[in-house]
Amino acid sequence: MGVAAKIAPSMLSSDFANLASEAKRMLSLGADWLHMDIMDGHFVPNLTIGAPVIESLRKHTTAYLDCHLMVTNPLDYVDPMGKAGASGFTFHVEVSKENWQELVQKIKAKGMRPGVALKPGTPIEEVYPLVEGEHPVEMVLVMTVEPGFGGQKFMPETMEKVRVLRKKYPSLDIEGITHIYGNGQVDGGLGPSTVDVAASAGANCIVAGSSVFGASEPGQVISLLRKSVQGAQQNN
Ligand SMILES: O=C(CO)[C@H](O)[C@H](O)COP(=O)(O)O
Ligand SMILES: [Fe+2]
Repeated sequence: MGVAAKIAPSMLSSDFANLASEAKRMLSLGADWLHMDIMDGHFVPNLTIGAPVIESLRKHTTAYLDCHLMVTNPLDYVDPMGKAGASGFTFHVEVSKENWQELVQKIKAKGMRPGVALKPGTPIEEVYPLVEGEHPVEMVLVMTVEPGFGGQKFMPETMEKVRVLRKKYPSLDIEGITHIYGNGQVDGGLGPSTVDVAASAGANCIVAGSSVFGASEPGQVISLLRKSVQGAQQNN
């Protein structure tokens, strides 16, 4: 058996005006985690939510809030996100080369689970010291799209990084973003769906925003994602 599958709908594609009910809907349909995309309008050319919204959502759910920080200064976010009730704090390696050790220790001290994300163009070797450090990160988010926006095309060339990582770290949580639907259409007939590609490469945490929220039956999508991860693990 592999590392437990975690299906994390990205709330970026939800109706932000009804975030609490959207979150409860996803959990009732079988989501394990809620993926929260924090963007600062600087590291990425888009602005979303921050600690105040996490704090508001936390009042409505005890669920694991898997926070992905697409920000230039993640250290500034550790205290506010910890107070707000974030569960996971995933920062980008591209902006944390100098201070990741301090960052990881502070994230843990605030009771959050540290993770590191890398953009499609960033070599996988850059996260090795963070996984092997004295205070290691507990998850690696391999970006399969350029950070900043939901609904982009999956980049299959990023899968080699997932494969290398899974081989090197058999029990690490590896997160990938996938789409099994494109523009509301089943992505079948053209070869294996992107979630199967990611799952067979070794991803066990699956983030999906537009494909879940854009589906007429989001619960079916969530269970398909889970089956894909579990099926790939059985074949390994
Ligand atoms: O980090 C992200 C974008 O920067 C999102 O989490 C991700 O793109 C999920 O949305 P979708 O499945 O629509 O791509
Ligand atoms: Fe994300």
